[in-house]
Amino acid sequence: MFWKKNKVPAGNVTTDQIQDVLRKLKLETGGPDIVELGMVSDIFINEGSVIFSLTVDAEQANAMEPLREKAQEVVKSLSGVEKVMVALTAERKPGSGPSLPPPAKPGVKPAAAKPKAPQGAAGGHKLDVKGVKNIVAVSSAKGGVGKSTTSVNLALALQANGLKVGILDADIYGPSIPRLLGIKGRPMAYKDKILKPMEGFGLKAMSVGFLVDEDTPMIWRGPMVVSALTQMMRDVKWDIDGELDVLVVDMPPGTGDIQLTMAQQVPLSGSVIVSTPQDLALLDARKGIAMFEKVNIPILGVVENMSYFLCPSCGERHDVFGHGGAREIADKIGVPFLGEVPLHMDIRERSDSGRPIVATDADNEHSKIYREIARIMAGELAGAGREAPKIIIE
Ligand SMILES: Nc1ncnc2c1ncn2[C@@H]1O[C@H](COP(=O)(O)OP(=O)(O)OP(=O)(O)O)[C@@H](O)[C@H]1O
Repeated sequence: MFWKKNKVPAGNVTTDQIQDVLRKLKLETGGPDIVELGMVSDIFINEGSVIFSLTVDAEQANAMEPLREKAQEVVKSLSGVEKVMVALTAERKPGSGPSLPPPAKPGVKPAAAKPKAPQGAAGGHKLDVKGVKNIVAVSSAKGGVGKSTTSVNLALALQANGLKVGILDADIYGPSIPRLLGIKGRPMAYKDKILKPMEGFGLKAMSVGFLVDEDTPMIWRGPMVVSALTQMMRDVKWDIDGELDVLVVDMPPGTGDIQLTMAQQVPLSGSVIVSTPQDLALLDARKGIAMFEKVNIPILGVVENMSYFLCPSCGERHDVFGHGGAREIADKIGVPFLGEVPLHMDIRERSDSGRPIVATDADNEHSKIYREIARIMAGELAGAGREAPKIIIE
């Protein structure tokens, strides 16, 4: 099953029929209808489910909510339509709207080193994520480097260090947090459009994987992905059991437009870059770092994952991938090196079976490594302990 742009009937509805009903909707100020105004994105139809977004001015997002609801309602009323998801997106057209925040100046200390980096330390117009003190993005420019495994274990390690923590799976194309935390089921409504977060090992969690079946491949265009992500951040009662100290965001891999838009729109306190020691991964990590620097987001540091191989039978350490690259890179560009996590079957098996190592084997040496990384991260966020790193732009 694919979400796809569909001109032929699927269920009993076509994009033309949907556009026709949307043509009845106009802005309060009058003028052309919303289709003519170019506000309606591509329409994706999958059997009886319809998904699309409306492009609005970021400042007007709240005022446009009734329009979003109306659009949802009129499409839902079409025969053959079972479910509708309409998202507001503030994707800016080139040349319009506010520009990027200026790049960090050489030698400028990142905001994470200031006392308590607040949400939105990077400045600019940001989404209002309620009930969360700090949002930390875990990124890797390349897939498969263990970003999700690292996100989950770091979130659990932050929690083990005494913080209230949530995790958001922003990896829309390949959501893995439900599986990694062994969480099944659908989120319940809290109030109106707000969802209760799911919970696993004490972490508050939200993922598109809770909303869509795991084996449904999703082909979502950029703006729709951004809308889905912003809704998952904004429309979730993250502080249902008290304010979160940290929301860890498992970012989608890549450094494309989606990543950049996320970096611009989400009030990130900082980012953690995950890299394997291989050269290619390091090249990608460098790209990732450059991107966060571009939008002025403080880099909390680099984690080298699958850094070395610990032989389970002889206990010996093997640097199978040419170890140490991430530390070198971190030193070179002047960002903190947070630590190295070995390639180990225990980490993989527990992760893949929904029993993350930090939660299920706290005394394990790998769990200690994650907790130590989390300690440094929390220190970065609180501005405690370490010398403020310098970001140097070449
Ligand atoms: N330190 C590690 N030791 C052993 N296996 C690991 C380690 N880190 C991750 N893995 C394994 O590597 C695989 C990929 O990990 P993960 O899904 O976390 O990567 P990812 O970067 O998030 O991938 P994607 O980009 O596909 O989402 C998984 O099977 C996971 O269990």
